[in-house]
This record gives sequence, structure tokens and C-alpha cells, in this order.
Amino acid sequence: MSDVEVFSYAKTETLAATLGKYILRLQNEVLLKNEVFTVSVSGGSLVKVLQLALIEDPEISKKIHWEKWHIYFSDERLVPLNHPDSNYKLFHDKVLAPLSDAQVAGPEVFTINESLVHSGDDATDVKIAEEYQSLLPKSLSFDLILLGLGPDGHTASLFPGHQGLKVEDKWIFNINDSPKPPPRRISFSLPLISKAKNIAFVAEGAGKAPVIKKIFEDQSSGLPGELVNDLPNIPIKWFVSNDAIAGAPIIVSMFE
Ligand SMILES: O=C(O)[C@H](O)[C@@H](O)[C@H](O)[C@H](O)COP(=O)(O)O
Repeated sequence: MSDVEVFSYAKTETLAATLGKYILRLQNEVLLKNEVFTVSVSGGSLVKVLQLALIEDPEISKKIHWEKWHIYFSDERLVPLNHPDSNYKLFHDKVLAPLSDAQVAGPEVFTINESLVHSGDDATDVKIAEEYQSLLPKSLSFDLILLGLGPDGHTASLFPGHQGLKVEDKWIFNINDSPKPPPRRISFSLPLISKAKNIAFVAEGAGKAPVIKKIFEDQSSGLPGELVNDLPNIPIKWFVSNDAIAGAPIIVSMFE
């Protein structure tokens, strides 16, 4: 069982402020030893919280060394990078564009090869996954993997009961039948996530409460969020809203 801590707040702004402090602290620790800080981000509501935490918070934002960040996507939808469904586009609009407007040197961002997304045949999608895998840091060990959680317990594009959960021989895999649209995606595999140095989940809203209760109550639920929570030897933090953990057997920690 990993070392799991939960931080819970009534308001998104307070959650974001704490997430910002947590990310800044990790960045500083890593950059004392390494040239780059390797981070992966997911899609969904996480990105808006990152915008609040890292761009709009004046104290935190000036201390982020974006030029030393390498950013990957924990999962990505197989659409062009300017498509409304693209996780890159979301991250671009909320984080990269404001940085460029403020003339701040941005991070190095690793995207899918969008020239391959149009064919739609599985062999090409496999190639997209393989190419993305070839861009991963050599160590495969991310300093920080940021994850969201769906109300069904999915995280990245690891869906409950889906064959993607069983992938053992790939770091990045593709699917063409995602239960959450759009259907074609690539995702970090569980073996890749298990190499992370740190993992943080961000989950807000009462809609997440039943699944978070299940994840923390039943360590054999097999839900993707629970499988990540159970990875050994990784500090795992959950940044959640109070209503998202209602009824769950969780002891909330103070962020210090
Ligand atoms: O590309 C994706 O679909 C996301 O990476 C996905 O895994 C997301 O993080 C969760 O669905 C939670 O999304 P919300 O926070 O918007 O509920």
C-alpha cells in the first residue's frame, strides 16, 4: 500500500492554492538535483485547477520555473491538437497561452503526432502510442503524475473492467472503445504510473463521492483509481473538495 494522504477543502480556490504549494515544493526539491522537472497532466477539470494554482496565483506563479518543466499527457484523445476534445488544447488554452501572453518562457510539451490522427485505423493508432512512448523520459520515472478521477472510477484513460488495465508490456497503449467520448485515446499504462516518484489526484464535486467512498473502503474494488492508490512505495496525494469525500472512510491531513 502506498503512502496516501488526502487534503480536503470547501472551495476550489483553497484547494488550488494548496495544490500550487505542493507542486512548487516538489519542483524545488527536484531542481536542486536535476535539470528538468518531469510532469504529466490529465484532461478534465484538473486543468482549470492547475490554471488557478500555477498561473493565477501571483505568489506561486512567479516561482514556477516553467522553462525547466517537461510536460506529458497522462492520457490524450486521438484528435488534432486544436480540436475541442484535445487534452493538449485544454492545457494550451488554460496554461500555455497565458504564459506566452505574459512573455514567460514556457515548458517543453510532448504531444501526440497529430499528422497520424486522421486515418483512424487501429494500426496507425498503435503507431501513435509507440511514437509517444518513444518520447518518454529515459528513466520512465515521472517526478509527478497528475490525475483526475471519473465518477466511474477511471483515471487517465484506464477504465473499469477495460482491457487497458491489463496492459503489462507497454508504457503507452491505445484504445478505440473508450466508454467516455471520444473513443480513440492513448494512455499511460499502470506499469508506467507505478514508476512515478509522486502522484496527485484532483477530484471535486459530490458526483465523485460514491466512487471515492468505494476506492477508500474496498481495497479490492479493482477500480482504476483504487489500483493506482494501492501502488507501493509512491507518495500519493489527493486534493479533493469536501463534498467529494462525503461518507468515505478518510482521515483528512493538514497540508504543512
Ligand atoms: O482525458 C480524459 O478524459 C481525462 O484525462 C480523464 O481521465 C479525466 O481526468 C477524468 O475523466 C476526470 O475528469 P473531470 O475532472 O472533468 O471529472
